[in-house]
Amino acid sequence: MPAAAYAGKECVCQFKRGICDQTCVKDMLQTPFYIACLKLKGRRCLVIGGGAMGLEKTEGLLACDGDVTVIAPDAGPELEELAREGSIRWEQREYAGPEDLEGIFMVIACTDDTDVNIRIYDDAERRAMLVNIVDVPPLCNFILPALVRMGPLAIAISTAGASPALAKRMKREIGELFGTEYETLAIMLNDVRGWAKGTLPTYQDRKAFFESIVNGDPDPIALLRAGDSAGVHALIADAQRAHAPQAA
Ligand SMILES: C[C@@]1(CC(=O)O)c2cc3[nH]c(cc4nc(cc5[nH]c(cc(n2)[C@H]1CCC(=O)O)[C@@](C)(CC(=O)O)[C@@H]5CCC(=O)O)C(CC(=O)O)=C4CCC(=O)O)c(CCC(=O)O)c3CC(=O)O
Ligand SMILES: NC(=O)C1=CN([C@@H]2O[C@H](COP(=O)(O)OP(=O)(O)OC[C@H]3O[C@@H](n4cnc5c(N)ncnc54)[C@H](O)[C@@H]3O)[C@@H](O)[C@H]2O)C=CC1
Repeated sequence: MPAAAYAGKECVCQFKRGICDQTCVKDMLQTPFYIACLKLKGRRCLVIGGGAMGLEKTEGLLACDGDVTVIAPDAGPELEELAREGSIRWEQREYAGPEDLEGIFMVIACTDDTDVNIRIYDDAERRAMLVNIVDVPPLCNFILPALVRMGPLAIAISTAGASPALAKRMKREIGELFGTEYETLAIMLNDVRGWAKGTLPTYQDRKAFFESIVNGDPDPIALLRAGDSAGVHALIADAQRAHAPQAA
């Protein structure tokens, strides 16, 4: 939806100006968000704005191997350092227009200029590309969840913008609930995926195999909590024996 659709409504939630009529707040809770995990490696990601938010978003994209360019007339020392060491490209100038979005997979804008943010959103929507204007829900076609990351595991918590503070609290509590034993088990199960795909003929066979380990007796999570990774290897080996097709 173009930003102009909101233009007459003057809502402080949308453009940080005018009188709030709560339109965007209602829109958010009526939006069913499609949750996905994006591969950023080798893809060009653009961050517009070089303040604290620009740095935070840049670091998040770099952590996922995004190929990051920052456009901003000025940037803080950390972003300058990332540019100097070659981790990002920094174009020291203002956002110019749609040409800046050519070949870009995703743009995250965090300038302190509302008119620029609106232009970026409209230009990006015209190209049907991913755009997030930090903290301005009606100028986002994707929003960022709070994240618990442990190796290959990622638990994302979204409140559809209802309460980022609550998402942060849940992140802390969920992080306490799921410790590193889940990460270790995920890696051990990944190690046996190749065997399962090469050996077990049907989806149902592979499903039964993996579920027999994950929900196994003894419980693999309890074993890992007790430091008994050999016990989990034994559980996996037993499952392999039990599920492998009998040799003719
Ligand atoms: C819609 C969304 C769009 C987007 O930016 O993607 C959005 C919008 C807004 N955020 C606002 C406020 C705050 N945001 C945070 C923090 C985070 N905000 C994040 C995401 C999102 N924020 C998206 C929805 C996510 C969802 O709920 O599903 C997190 C999860 C992820 C991230 O940013 O990477 C990150 C936590 C990361 C972590 O720690 O793990 C804090 C707390 C803090 O700063 O410590 C506060 C103050 C407390 C509060 O308000 O709850 C405001 C009001 C601004 C104002 O009042 O001026 C708006 C706009 C509005 O409400 O209109
Ligand atoms: N700093 C924070 O903790 C939070 C900030 N915000 C909001 O996010 C936005 C950004 O926050 P900060 O990074 O702290 O702001 P900031 O003021 O430190 O940085 C703004 C950046 O935008 C750049 N910029 C301005 N006009 C531009 C243009 N035409 N083209 C390209 N870049 C341009 C500036 O050079 C600067 O690097 C603000 O709207 C702020 O209200 C929201 C939540 C928290």
